Amino acid sequence: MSTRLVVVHPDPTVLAEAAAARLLTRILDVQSVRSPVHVVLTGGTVGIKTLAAVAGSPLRAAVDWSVVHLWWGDERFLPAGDADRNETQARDALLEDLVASSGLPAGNIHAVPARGDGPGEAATAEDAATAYAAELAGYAAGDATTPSFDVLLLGMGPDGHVASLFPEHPALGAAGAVVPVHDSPKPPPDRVSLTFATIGHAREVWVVAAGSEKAAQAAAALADGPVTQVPAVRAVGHDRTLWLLDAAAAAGRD
Ligand SMILES: O=C1O[C@H](COP(=O)(O)O)[C@@H](O)[C@H](O)[C@H]1O
Repeated sequence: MSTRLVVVHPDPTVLAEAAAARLLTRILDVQSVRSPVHVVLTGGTVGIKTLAAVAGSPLRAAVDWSVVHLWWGDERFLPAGDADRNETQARDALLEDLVASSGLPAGNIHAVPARGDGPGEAATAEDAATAYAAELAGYAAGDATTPSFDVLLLGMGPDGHVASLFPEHPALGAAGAVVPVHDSPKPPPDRVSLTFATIGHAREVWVVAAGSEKAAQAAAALADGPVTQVPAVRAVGHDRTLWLLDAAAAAGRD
C-alpha cells in the first residue's frame, strides 16, 4: 500500500536544502541494496533550487554517481541550450558539475530531445515523445515500459499542474508512457510529459512546492480534489508519496 507524508519547512531555502539532503540520502539508501538508481528530475523554482542545494552539499561525495541515471518528468519543447528548457537549468545548477567532478557519465543524463534537426533532436513534440519513450523502454525491466524510478520529483504550478499535465487538458488522460503536449496554458505551448501511468510506476513521488500562490491547489490536492481541476492529486508513488512544502504553500490546509 502506498503511503503519504506531508513535510512543511519554514521557507523555500530550507525546503530546497532539506529536499536535497533527502534526495542524496535516498540515493545512498537505494545504492545500498540495488543498482542502478533511477531519478526523475523536475523543472520549476523549487526543483532547480533543490539541484543547486545538491551541488553545494558535502553529501554528494558519498554517492556513486557512475550508477545514477537521471530523467525528466517533463520538458519544454525548445531548442537545445534554451534557457527555458528544464534540462538547461538542471545542467547549469548541477549536472555539468557532476559530470566534470563527481563521475556522473554524460550518457546517464537522459534528456527529452530538443527541438531541431541535429543528431538526437526532434522536429515535433510527437517525435520527441516517441524518442523519449524508446529511451525509457531501453532501461525498463520485464513487461514495463519505463524503469521503476527510485525517486520522481515533481514541482507544482499555481494551477495545480505537475510535469506538463495541466487542468482540463486532454493530456491528463493520455495513455502510454510519454505524451506530447500542445496548447499548454503556461509557455511554451509545446511540451513533452510523462503520463500519470508512468508517474504512478515510480517507487517514490515527491512533490516540491513553495509560495502562497500554491497554497490553494496544494490543499485541494491533499484533500483529493478532482484531477481535472487539480492534476497534482494524481501525483502518487507506488510505494510512497512525499509532499515537501514551505509554510506559505502549506497554509491552505485545514
Ligand atoms: O513549467 C513547469 O512548471 C512546473 C512548476 O514550476 P514553478 O516555477 O511554479 O515551481 C514545473 O514543475 C515543471 O517541471 C515545469 O515544466
